[in-house]
Amino acid sequence: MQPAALIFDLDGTLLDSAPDIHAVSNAVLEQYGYAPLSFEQVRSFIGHGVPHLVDCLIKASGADPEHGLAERMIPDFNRIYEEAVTLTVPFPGVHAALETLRAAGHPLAICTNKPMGPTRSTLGHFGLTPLFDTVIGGDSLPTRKPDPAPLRQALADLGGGPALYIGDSEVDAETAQRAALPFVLFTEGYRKTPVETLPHARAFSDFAALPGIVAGWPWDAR
Ligand SMILES: O=C(O)COP(=O)(O)O
Ligand SMILES: [Mg+2]
Repeated sequence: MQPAALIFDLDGTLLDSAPDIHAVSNAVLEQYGYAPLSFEQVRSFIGHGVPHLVDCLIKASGADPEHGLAERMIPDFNRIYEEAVTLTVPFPGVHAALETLRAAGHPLAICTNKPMGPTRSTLGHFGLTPLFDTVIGGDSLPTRKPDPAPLRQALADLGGGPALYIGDSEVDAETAQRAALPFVLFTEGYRKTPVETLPHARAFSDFAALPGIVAGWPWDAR
């Protein structure tokens, strides 16, 4: 059988990037005269892309969202975000798992809500760029996840065929469902829902387990 295409989410799935996103958030808040927010607070805002995150920062700071503040903050956020790689680390075993899956013939892609600027810089920083055949970011299309269009575009770029989506969040589960792709949940990312209640076909907490899960696909219906 043709090896399934594997499409990965980025933040909270391949990369533990919340510390950088937290730092960027607080740098922008400081620039606008607002107090810093906690790591847990900012981490809970990750998953829907930058405009949503900035809206959450403004609300959590008690700022008046009526004043076009988000429109001014977003470009400043993106400028700092583009260089924000120093506090980010790949989750353990990511490199090895991706190499194994690629060697087994799986086309690999990324479908993330992170904008393409910081997506490119983090992938480059960790030497991950050559592993992926296509990358769709949060600003690649007019819509972002959970709209299924970005995931469908990633699969189309890979030439179609059978595919799995691998991600960490509620947004990813919904996106996979709407694109009618099986969803594999990485449990150590930034989800807020318990594993049992987040719809998924398979779950894993250690990237060493992923090649085995993929090799066993198609799984028995359950
Ligand atoms: O930028 C975000 O909010 C989240 O990015 P992700 O889609 O890679 O999890
Ligand atoms: Mg994610």
